[in-house]
Amino acid sequence: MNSDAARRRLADARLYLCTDAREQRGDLEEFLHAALRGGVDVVQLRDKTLDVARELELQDLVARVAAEHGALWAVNDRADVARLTGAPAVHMGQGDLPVPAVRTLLGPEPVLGRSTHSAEQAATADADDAVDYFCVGPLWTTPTKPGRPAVGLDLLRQVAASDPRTPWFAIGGIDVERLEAVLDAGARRVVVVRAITQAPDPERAARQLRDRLEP
Ligand SMILES: Cc1ncc(COP(=O)(O)OP(=O)(O)O)c(N)n1
Ligand SMILES: Cc1ncsc1CCOP(=O)(O)O
Ligand SMILES: [Mg+2]
Repeated sequence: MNSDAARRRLADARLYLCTDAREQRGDLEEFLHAALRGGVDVVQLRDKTLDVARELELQDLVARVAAEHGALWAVNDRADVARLTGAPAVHMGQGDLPVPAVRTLLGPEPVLGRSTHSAEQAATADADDAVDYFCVGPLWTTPTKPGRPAVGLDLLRQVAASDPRTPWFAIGGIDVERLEAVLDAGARRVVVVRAITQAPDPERAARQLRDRLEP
């Protein structure tokens, strides 16, 4: 996927999945196919337990499966892995490489996403031409990101009211029951982990979320 296609895919994206490698279950490929059939638009392998050689192997698998479904895929945290795999997107948190450093290493092509946890960080990300999307959260405390305090729906309302020019996603503790409140607060795009990774039927779980998001 070239960078224009990646940015077009991002513009349409509503449902973003971060998944662990499912090494204990050994079903990453099958799981990804199911989630993507269910309507996931963007997929990211987010697994802090992987050594870099295994991550490189698995990123190739993610790239191949995402391509079969026309989905965008993103590397988390590591510009070296993004460079080596030619990833169309990369995600960096506030504690990861700063945006100019990512662009120095990777150039203008990859879609670059940024985590934000306050109105100031969201405004900074929105004003930065080098940032393609940003995420706001965690809305609720979540075992998937221990130690990171909840920002709450009020921050989401505040960000939505600022009418960002940059695509942005809500993240953290979102599931199908909470989705309505997230949409009411003004988000149009969401990132989930457990709502799909821990679902007994990942395809159905993804579809339930995607059907409630705008086309
Ligand atoms: C799409 C997306 N949004 C947010 C994050 C979180 O990034 P970060 O704050 O750097 O935390 P870690 O994921 O690195 O633990 C993300 N990875 N992806
Ligand atoms: C990576 C990350 N960053 C903020 S919240 C979060 C994890 C969200 O996981 P879940 O959807 O399982 O609550
Ligand atoms: Mg990070």
